Amino acid sequence: MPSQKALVRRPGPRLAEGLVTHIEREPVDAELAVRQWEAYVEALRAHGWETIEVEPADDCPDAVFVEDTVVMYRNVALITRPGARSRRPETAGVEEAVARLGCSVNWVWEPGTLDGGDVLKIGDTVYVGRGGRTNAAGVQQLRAAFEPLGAKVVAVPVSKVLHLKSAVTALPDGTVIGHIPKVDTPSLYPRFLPVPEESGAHVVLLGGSRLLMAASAPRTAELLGDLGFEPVVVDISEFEKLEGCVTCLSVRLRELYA
Ligand SMILES: NC(=O)NCCC[C@H](N)C(=O)O
Repeated sequence: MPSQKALVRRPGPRLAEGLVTHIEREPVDAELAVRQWEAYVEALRAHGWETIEVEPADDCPDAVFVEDTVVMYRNVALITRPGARSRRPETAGVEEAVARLGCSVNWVWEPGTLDGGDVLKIGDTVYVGRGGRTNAAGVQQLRAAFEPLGAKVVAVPVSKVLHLKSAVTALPDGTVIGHIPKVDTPSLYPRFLPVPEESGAHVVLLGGSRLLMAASAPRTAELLGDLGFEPVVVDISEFEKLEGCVTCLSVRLRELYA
């Protein structure tokens, strides 16, 4: 029986100080953020995912964006070295959590930097965004960690958004979706479907045809619903003000030897 576990990390008291790079800073409502996070976690649970809370990292404003700190491939957890210095202390708690779950643990080392938000897996193809947070050494280390396990790592330039997965994610059938003005090179993907909203590019695959999506992308939800998918919509407005999206609030662990 495949594992259906997902790591999440509760937002801390300094959330509103989280980094913003490509958007204007807007005030974050910390209480609303906690309620939105709880609803997000509940949506994962309601669709069969056992959620595992990583120890909070209250000194790190961006710790809730747990996806950036670890990349899973099969049962191997590659602990990242985040491109933003302020985020590096976030990895210790995540390392402990994945080790406790029985993952084999590997690390990105200096001078490499890699954010999990830059890694999009579609089957055994692992796209990695080379952008503001992930450097060439990080890409090389990702290749070295996962290609011997059967992955094909494909490097993709990212210049218009924070992370590769801010620009594109993939549907259950492997079709890559993105909002064209934010995608550097759509022709890199074998099947690409344009979506009408920037945040419509972000889906978390919940299983079957169910897609976790942000409430800020109603036209994309309608488009994908019309293609036979089932959008499960959550409001994450407070995290979007910090350049977060639905993907970055969890890490799904699907191939653990439990
Ligand atoms: N994977 C993601 O999309 N992560 C979002 C990170 C947002 C955070 N404020 C940051 O700039 O690192």
